[in-house]
Amino acid sequence: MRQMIMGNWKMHGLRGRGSELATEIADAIGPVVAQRDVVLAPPFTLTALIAPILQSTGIGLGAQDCHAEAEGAYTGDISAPMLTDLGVRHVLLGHSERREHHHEDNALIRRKAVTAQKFGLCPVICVGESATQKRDGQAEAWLTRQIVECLPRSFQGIVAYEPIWAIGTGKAATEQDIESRMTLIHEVLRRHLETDDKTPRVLYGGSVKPEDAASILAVSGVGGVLVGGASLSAESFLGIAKAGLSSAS
Ligand SMILES: O=C(CO)COP(=O)(O)O
Repeated sequence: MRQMIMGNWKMHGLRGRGSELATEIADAIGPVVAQRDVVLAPPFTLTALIAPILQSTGIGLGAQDCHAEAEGAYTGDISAPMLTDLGVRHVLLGHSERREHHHEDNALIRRKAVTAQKFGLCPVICVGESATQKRDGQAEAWLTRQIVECLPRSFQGIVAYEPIWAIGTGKAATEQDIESRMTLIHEVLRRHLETDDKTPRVLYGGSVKPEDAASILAVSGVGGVLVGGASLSAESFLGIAKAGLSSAS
């Protein structure tokens, strides 16, 4: 399977730096990436600015969240059709930072996923255990529950495994840890989904850096990486993207 590299810029970037970063990435790999193997998810304020920069390249445009409703009196929110209107194809849902700071629960994330799918977006559902859950041996039960409760049985999207304890720490999970979680996640997906293809792509996220990207991408069950901090520099993001492209068969 070809590997997918998705950059989550989180709440970083003003227009100048955002367009510069997107342009550097587009110039370097835009012509060689297949359609949407590489996706950039800038903050909402940069979406319309970056859309034309990526338009004639193979790089996809992503977003970091959307509302569960298509429209309505929801001050400050952004809907799925607003995103597709701008050319967005992938939307992150249920990132641990939104679960923590916006109190998003599995039921809400599931409603968002259904709406995203309905409007033609590919939902990228984030799951992952905390350090305490890992220490207490609760990680597998937690991940299973997150998948079962967040993904509709008709799910046609991507799952991102992002252990909370690895995000922003500079220390990615070990290959052994990632492999065992991938085995569990794929097994739960096979049992849970009622789609023809019960093997959605599963990404790993959490302190991915250029120097360890190739070994993470080689772990069985990994279908790509979701990159936070290292996606904010063209050099480091391109290093990771090139590892993904060279692993493609
Ligand atoms: O949360 C992440 C991507 O969604 C991972 O962030 P870091 O790569 O900065 O650890």
